[in-house]
Amino acid sequence: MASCHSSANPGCGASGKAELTPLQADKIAQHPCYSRSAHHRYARMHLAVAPACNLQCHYCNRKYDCSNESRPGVVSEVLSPAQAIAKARHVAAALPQLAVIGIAGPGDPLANIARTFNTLEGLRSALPDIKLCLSTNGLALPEVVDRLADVGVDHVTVTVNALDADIAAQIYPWLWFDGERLEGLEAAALLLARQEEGIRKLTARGIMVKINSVLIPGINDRHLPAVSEKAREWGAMLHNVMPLISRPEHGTVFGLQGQREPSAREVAEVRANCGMSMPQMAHCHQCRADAIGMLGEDRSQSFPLSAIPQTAEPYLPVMYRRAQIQAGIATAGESESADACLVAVATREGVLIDEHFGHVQRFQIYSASAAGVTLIGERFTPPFCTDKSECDDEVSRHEQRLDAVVALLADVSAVFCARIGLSPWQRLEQAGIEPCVSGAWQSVTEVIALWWQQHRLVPSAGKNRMGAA
Ligand SMILES: C[S@@+](CC[C@H](N)C(=O)[O-])C[C@H]1O[C@@H](n2cnc3c(N)ncnc32)[C@H](O)[C@@H]1O
Ligand code: SF4
Ligand code: SF4
Repeated sequence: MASCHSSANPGCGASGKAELTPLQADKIAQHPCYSRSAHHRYARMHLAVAPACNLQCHYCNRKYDCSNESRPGVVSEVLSPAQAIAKARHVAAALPQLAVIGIAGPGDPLANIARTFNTLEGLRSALPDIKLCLSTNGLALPEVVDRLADVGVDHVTVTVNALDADIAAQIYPWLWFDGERLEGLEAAALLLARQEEGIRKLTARGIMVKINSVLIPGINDRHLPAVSEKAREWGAMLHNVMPLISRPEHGTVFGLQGQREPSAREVAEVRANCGMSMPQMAHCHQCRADAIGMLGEDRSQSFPLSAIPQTAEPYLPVMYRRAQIQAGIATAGESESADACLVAVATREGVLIDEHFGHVQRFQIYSASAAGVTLIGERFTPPFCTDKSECDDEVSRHEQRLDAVVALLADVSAVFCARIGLSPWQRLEQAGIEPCVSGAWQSVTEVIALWWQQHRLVPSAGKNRMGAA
């Protein structure tokens, strides 16, 4: 079988899945860990809201913190969900390249369910255009997959160090499950079964899965190609073989026992073997659980909690500006930018215009210009009011949502959807946004390209040619 030893094209077919949809391809293209080329263009941020863990790995000691050190599980301050959301808004405004926010510790996000979901839900409504990501050992995964999908988490990393309970028992001495402490082979077998169940459920819901494996010489080094093969069968997209970090001063069991770290050559060899089955990530920087910035840089020390303003600045203008930069509108020369604009599309997979305006949960944002039609990202819409018992006044809640959706789309020139009601149609028109249904069930990019050709000849059409007023 041909090798797929590169993260440049995780959708090369080695995952055994069907071709990627345009939306999946875009999610990969904008995630610095999933796409090697994205890591020079897009930044990520980890929010350290999850201090507890439901198991113990022999290579982890979360108590050891050094602000000068970049290592998984290390943080300078653990945040409450409210602090995390405020910090994320602040960083998103300061860092236009920010594309992804993840929760990766310092413990396990799913051993801190309330803190993790409060943070994810707050982020989802505060930052509609940012991708959400999570990293877990998988023990508590099966029960929360639907919740993760519903809150809009598109990327989940699961650490799978073994498939075989004998090997796993050498890495995990104990775990807590259903209020009980389990040890040895029993604990190991349970963890492995729940990892598989969780990963299968994630991929069935369309969530992209990356597998992390810590390469531990003499324990799982020969076994990791089998992990890669299984992960591919489960529908995972990418395998990240990480070298064990094991020093006595970190106070881990492996560090104190003198378990050695792998050499660069050993890591390369294992990745090459794993690469026979699955695309490999070779640009992981084993970031801290509060890392901020492009991969390879850490700006977390520039954003201490004490520097976060008490009152958050409005986010929508920040988002509009980010979309313009992304689309090349804000940075392009005058002559190029004069014809460029943003449009929103209601589409399920990015192929056809096939969603009703009122059913959309995420709008896809495209730029249209002489250079072509390009997907630049997506925006989550505020939820509909569905539960009448919670609504004192259903009509006014509907109006509020419509106001919020129009504000979310204020920088676009047109909205393409399969159908739309009269009242949203009128509200969009009042806001200078053109509702378009004539391209329903047709190709997204062809319809936008045709629309752009027609509209560029009518200079007065559309109020927001150049983005937000
Ligand atoms: C800090 S953990 C947080 C997420 C979750 N608790 C987990 O273990 O997947 C993030 C990643 O760092 C890895 N990691 C932790 N300590 C490590 C070490 N000493 N050497 C290499 N990788 C390590 C974990 O295995 C995991 O893949
Ligand atoms: S599961 Fe993650 S946080 Fe928990 S002990 Fe292992 S590496 Fe540390
Ligand atoms: S630890 Fe690796 S996978 Fe996680 S954000 Fe950093 S580079 Fe990406």
